Amino acid sequence: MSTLFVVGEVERAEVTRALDALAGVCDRRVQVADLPGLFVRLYSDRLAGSRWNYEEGVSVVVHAGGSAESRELDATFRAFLPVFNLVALEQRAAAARLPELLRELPAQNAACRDRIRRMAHWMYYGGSGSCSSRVYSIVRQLRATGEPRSAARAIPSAVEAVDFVSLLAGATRGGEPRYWRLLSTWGFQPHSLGAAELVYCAFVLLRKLSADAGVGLSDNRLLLFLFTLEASYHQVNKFHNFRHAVDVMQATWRLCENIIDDRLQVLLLSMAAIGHDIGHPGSNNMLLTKFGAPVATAYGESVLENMHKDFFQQLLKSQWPQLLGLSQSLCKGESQYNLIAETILATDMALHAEYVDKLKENHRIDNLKMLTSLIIKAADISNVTRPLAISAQWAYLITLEFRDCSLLEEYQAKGDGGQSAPQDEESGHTNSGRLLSPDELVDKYPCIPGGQIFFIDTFAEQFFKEFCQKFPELNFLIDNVQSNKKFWLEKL
Ligand SMILES: Nc1ncnc2c1ncn2[C@@H]1O[C@@H]2COP(=O)(O)O[C@H]2[C@H]1O
Repeated sequence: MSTLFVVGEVERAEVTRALDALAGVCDRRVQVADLPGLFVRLYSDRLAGSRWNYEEGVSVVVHAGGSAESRELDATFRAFLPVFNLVALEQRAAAARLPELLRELPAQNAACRDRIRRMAHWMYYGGSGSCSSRVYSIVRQLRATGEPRSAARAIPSAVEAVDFVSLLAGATRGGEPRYWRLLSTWGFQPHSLGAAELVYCAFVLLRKLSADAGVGLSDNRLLLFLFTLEASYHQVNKFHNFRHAVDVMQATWRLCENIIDDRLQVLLLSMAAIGHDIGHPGSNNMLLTKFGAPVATAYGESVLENMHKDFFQQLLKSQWPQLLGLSQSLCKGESQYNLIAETILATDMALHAEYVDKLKENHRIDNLKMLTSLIIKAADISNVTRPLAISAQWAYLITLEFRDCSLLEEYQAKGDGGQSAPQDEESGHTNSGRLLSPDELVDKYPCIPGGQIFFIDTFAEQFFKEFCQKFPELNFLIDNVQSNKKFWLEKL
């Protein structure tokens, strides 16, 4: 879905004609008064969780400034709305650039609407040509991660002017007490929450944790950070999206409540959790390496986890440098280590067996690096320890994502751009918005039980058995895994 944004008035007739032609290759045309108004609209659309998410098409922002303003605006899009397909165009260049845009935008929009071609572009695009500025790719974000942003320019006035608290007005139904009730249970059910409510969940929790740790940000700056983080996850991913990030943050916090007292460590680990999959393309390290993705060449091993680490630290460096500094200088009677970076790297499942072996060792875990890594790992796969109705929703979504990985592998193997897959309407809800029950999800996807039993048998059951040996007050984790497994076995 692509939008032609026109910022401010258009005087010249030739520009009006060019914009009329450009509107013909976009799905809608939106007039905004100024740049703050543009960002309010972009954020509002994103929070609505509709198809206007700026990932399923290329949107063009036509403004009255010059080429320098276009460069500045593109840099602001890259820094604050990383996964958006947005490009700035000055009015005075519209007529001259029209032939190129009419030629290229329809194909780019078609690719963005096809979920497999879109994933392939994110992962494998090398970063040259017109796509590089208009369409999201991991390479583009890797480049932006390297760009120096002076602190003075860090928050452009058009973004600074946005009142983020008011943007969340629609999500504050029931107020903070409702959110503390949602967050304070292992039965945390994020599948019923929209993007705005997920942002508000993170806001309520992280504002409290950062205040307790004595490193708070103002409400608007904390929300700017969370809006930027949400715009750094692919909302179109089935499983590895901002909802998964908030879920892992909530699980991490609940586990910490039983294990860690230090308020700064709880904050840092909860932050690592919400940032641990930033930029995730919805696939896996094997597919990135197998088809030679530039990011695989850049990192070699733990490709995604290194990418998440670097993307998240770049965001912290530009919007919460104090917190990054505290993470990098954390040491507790042992060699200094960067808690956020090290725990994000620990989520690589290629390291899973090593952590299980560590848990089997018959001694207390008093090494902070090991303890925090085990907690975030437990949180990252905690969906199998949630009550069945919640666990089944996650099982359904990961099944859809695994299916897309298979389609992507076929698509890449064919090499000629092979059979693509248009946007699907898969949803874990009924048309009335009710969440499908575990039985209804299995009826829809009979392969779910087998996949859950494989994952529980191969990874989760042994990990949580050993984890609960170390922390008996968390025995409900292994109890839930085993009762969920019993359900899946009955459904085989
Ligand atoms: N319920 C589940 N069923 C199957 N695989 C899962 C499930 N939950 C997590 N995983 C896998 O565990 C992995 C943990 O790391 P990732 O998030 O990279 O990718 C996750 C999935 O591959």
